[in-house]
Amino acid sequence: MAQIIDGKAIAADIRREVAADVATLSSAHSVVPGLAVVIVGSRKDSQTYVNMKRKACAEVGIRSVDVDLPEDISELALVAEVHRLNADPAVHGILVQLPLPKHINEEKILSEISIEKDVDGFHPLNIGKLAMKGREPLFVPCTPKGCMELLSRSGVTVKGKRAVVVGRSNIVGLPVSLLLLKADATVSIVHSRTPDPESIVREADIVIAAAGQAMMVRSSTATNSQFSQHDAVPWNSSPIVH
Ligand SMILES: Nc1nc2c(c(=O)[nH]1)N[C@@H](CN(C=O)c1ccc(C(=O)N[C@@H](CCC(=O)O)C(=O)O)cc1)CN2
Repeated sequence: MAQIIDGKAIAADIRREVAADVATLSSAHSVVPGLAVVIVGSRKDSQTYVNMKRKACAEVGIRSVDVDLPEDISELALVAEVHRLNADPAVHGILVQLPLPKHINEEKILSEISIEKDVDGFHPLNIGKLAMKGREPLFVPCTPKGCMELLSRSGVTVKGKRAVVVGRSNIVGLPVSLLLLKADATVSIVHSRTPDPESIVREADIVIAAAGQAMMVRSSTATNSQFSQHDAVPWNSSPIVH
């Protein structure tokens, strides 16, 4: 029997736990955690995600430090902003919403964030530690971490399982593959250049769908040449299939 993972209920549990931790920090140590959420430009999708993050902070008692910067900010000025936040003792975490405008080197900006404040886990040192055996990053990217939480809080043992990740993005596919590997799964990554992805997905105990493209993996009855809307599997409509 398939079990549908109730992500909303698990998210509500986690938010309650975080709120309790934040309250303890504030009462016992007089520290209110501060998260700087930086957005450059006015992309509608990025604004939506950033607003959700700021709202989530408010709900659990984290002080959100809102940094809204213009689309045409120079790379130098953005680096200076990151340095200012690195040095601010009231800011404990820094999150720069991606993607950045084309004229800004994303890798440069992410590597300027202090690794102790790199709550997205995108700094090359944190990603590097995630990729290495016996090393632990200070932070891991949130969507991959969320996938692992969904599995563990649903009672799914990862150790020894065959896990297939669909997608290899820096934000989800790659880091979730590394987390699964750290948790002792046997991991395969299916991507846009993988021939016959269905045959690999079919063998999986755990599938994490993290591709930006719908219908990348199709049902057993469809082949690439005989693809029809009805027998397509919309893998990116549900983040985890167990
Ligand atoms: N600094 C960051 N920038 C970006 C991140 C990030 O983690 N840190 N991720 C994305 C945008 N994003 C959050 O910011 C984000 C986008 C989409 C999802 C997601 O889970 N989408 C689901 C659908 C969920 C739903 O409909 O409720 C899906 O695609 O299946 C999570 C996070 C880029 N920028």
